[in-house]
Amino acid sequence: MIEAPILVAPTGMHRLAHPEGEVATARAAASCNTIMVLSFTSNCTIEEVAASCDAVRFFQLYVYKRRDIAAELVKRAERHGYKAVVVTGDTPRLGRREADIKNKMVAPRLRNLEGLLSVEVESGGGSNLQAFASQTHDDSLSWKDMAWLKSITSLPILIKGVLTAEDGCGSGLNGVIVSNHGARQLDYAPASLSVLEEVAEAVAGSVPVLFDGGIRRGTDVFKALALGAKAVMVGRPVVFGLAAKGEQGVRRVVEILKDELELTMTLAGCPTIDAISRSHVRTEQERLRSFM
Ligand SMILES: Cc1cc2nc3c(=O)[nH]c(=O)nc-3n(C[C@H](O)[C@H](O)[C@H](O)COP(=O)(O)O)c2cc1C
Ligand SMILES: CCCCCCCCCCC(=O)C(=O)O
Repeated sequence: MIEAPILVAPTGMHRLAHPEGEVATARAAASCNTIMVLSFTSNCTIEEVAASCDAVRFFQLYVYKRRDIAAELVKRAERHGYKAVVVTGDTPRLGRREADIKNKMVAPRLRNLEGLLSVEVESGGGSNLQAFASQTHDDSLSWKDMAWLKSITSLPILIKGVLTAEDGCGSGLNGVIVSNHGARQLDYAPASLSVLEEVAEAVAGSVPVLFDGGIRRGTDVFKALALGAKAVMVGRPVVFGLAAKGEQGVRRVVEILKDELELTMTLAGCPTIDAISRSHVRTEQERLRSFM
């Protein structure tokens, strides 16, 4: 049981933010008694993160054209005590990251993949991240592949990147994560908060619905829970905390969110998480309707 419904979202390459990388993030998550979702594109390995501290961890998966690689990493995560697989469904190709291309982004090595495929990438004068993703990610990924994923693991599977009611209730998996990938994939994809309620209604409690995107304050956590999320995940603020002060910085980010959530609950008259209800928030549409 985690202390607050606030998880660490999978974000790639933590050594870009701090030399200790994902190990520092994992230790912070463990000391805050929360769950870290380790990115497939981590700089520290699945094993290093598992050995760094005692905590519940999930493993995020990108499905590669080379299914043997995806399967191998899932098996390693399973062997090292990760408790669930989060399959990211919104990145069959990487969105066009113009800043990365312009800046000729050079991503550090993905050490999980050493010995499985060449991690040296020719960027063609642009971003090596973009080049690597287009060589490796399976752009034909679809729902039928979830049967394959189920066949290779006994861990619960959550699908990340759901933005419609249809996808939410059609997944047949163990959990749904409403997310637009931090608006990094497709311009004009809806804000994840704007679709949370319709997805949660469609799922109707059959599996947990998690949420990410723009959680910056405890009030944001509260709003997401009121609109149907069981828990939220936090992406950028964790990376900012890591860059600022390593493990301690990540811990501080999670603590601030927890404290703010607690204050929000108290002021909204909610003694428990379960007491947070739909009637605690008013959407912009509802506000406008109230004038009519
Ligand atoms: C720098 C960065 C790296 C990310 N890497 C991954 C990744 O490896 N796998 C993944 O599923 N999502 C990735 N995401 C998306 C996050 O999991 C999450 O959906 C998003 O950041 C949530 O929004 P927030 O940053 O506003 O909290 C990344 C996001 C950022 C900002
Ligand atoms: C040269 C190795 C880098 C390969 C990275 C491939 C894609 C990473 C995508 C991470 C992500 O989801 C995000 O940045 O968003």
